Amino acid sequence: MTPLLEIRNVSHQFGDHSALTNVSFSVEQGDILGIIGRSGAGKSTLLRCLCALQKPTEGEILLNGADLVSLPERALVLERRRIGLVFQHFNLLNSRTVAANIALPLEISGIPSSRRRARVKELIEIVGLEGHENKRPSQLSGGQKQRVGIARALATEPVLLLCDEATSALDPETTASVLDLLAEINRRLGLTIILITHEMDVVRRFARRVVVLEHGKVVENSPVVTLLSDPSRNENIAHLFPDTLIQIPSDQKAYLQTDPFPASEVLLRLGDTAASLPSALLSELGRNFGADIRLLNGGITQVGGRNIMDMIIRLPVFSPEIQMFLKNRCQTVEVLGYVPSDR
Ligand SMILES: Nc1ncnc2c1ncn2[C@@H]1O[C@H](COP(=O)(O)OP(=O)(O)OP(=O)(O)O)[C@@H](O)[C@H]1O
Repeated sequence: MTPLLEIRNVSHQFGDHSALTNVSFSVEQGDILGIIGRSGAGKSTLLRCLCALQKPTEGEILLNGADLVSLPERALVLERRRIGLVFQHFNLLNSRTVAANIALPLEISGIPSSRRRARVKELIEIVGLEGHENKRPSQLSGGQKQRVGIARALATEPVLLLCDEATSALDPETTASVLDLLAEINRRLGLTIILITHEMDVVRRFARRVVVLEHGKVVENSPVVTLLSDPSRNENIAHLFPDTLIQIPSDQKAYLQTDPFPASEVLLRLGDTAASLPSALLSELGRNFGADIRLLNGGITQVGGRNIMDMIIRLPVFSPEIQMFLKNRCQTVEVLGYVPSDR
């Protein structure tokens, strides 16, 4: 299947400074990709190239096969409408109401007012802002403002949502609720999402794949669970994000025991699992052990005819009961990493 977005050998120079060098990766339809890097790594430059606000010095950016770099300006205007943008500081107009902010891209696209009203109503429901339609942005909390920003980005039914540090201005609790909303939008609408961030925690909680940028180059491009479950790769990028990586236990058997293990998140690898989907196993876990258990990330791969499921779950404590439950359902249970409860 052709990827929704394909970045091919993209380089960008500012004078004699290379901001991006030979960047290549692709994004499948319906995926959630995190692009992470330290300050100056090239994230903003890449973002401007991805949303066709800037042409890279070299390379191709194919959206559904159309190269944004070589398209004439008139065609580009139409392609840009297929990419929704969510900003760190929301970029809302306080002179307009919530509903009018969301309607803005529809006005610009020349959608008639009756269709605009119906679409805005739909969008308000998607982002959970019923009752706030007539407020001004200054009357909203940060999280509510970002919901308006997300609704506005969805207005023209984009095929790709690009989020630029969309949670960096928010506190941890609001960050979690905005990430939950984006995950829900990904599930409900099947929308492909790219989230640019400098926070590994956000990637771990939300993205399925991650591209790590360092000095304008891609130094890692893999599923998040693979990155977190491979100690050698983990070490490769540990220096970038020293506080946020899941620690790898030296003897994982020690954690599969009868004592409660003080982890608030665990990265598990389950083998030959009877559950067909991570979400099925998760809802069983939720039903049996409480609502606080959440899947942060997960996916199944086939290795030599066996089903291997890597999943990160958040839980109050990795209790003996949960460990037994998993052992009863899966032939093998490995703890690949964890975040200690006290962090
Ligand atoms: N207009 C410009 N002119 C010259 N150099 C630039 C320009 N914009 C960015 N750069 C340089 O290109 C490199 C990549 O910058 P970029 O803003 O893309 O990084 P970033 O990862 O987004 O950083 P941050 O997280 O701090 O926003 C940096 O070394 C930066 O100094």
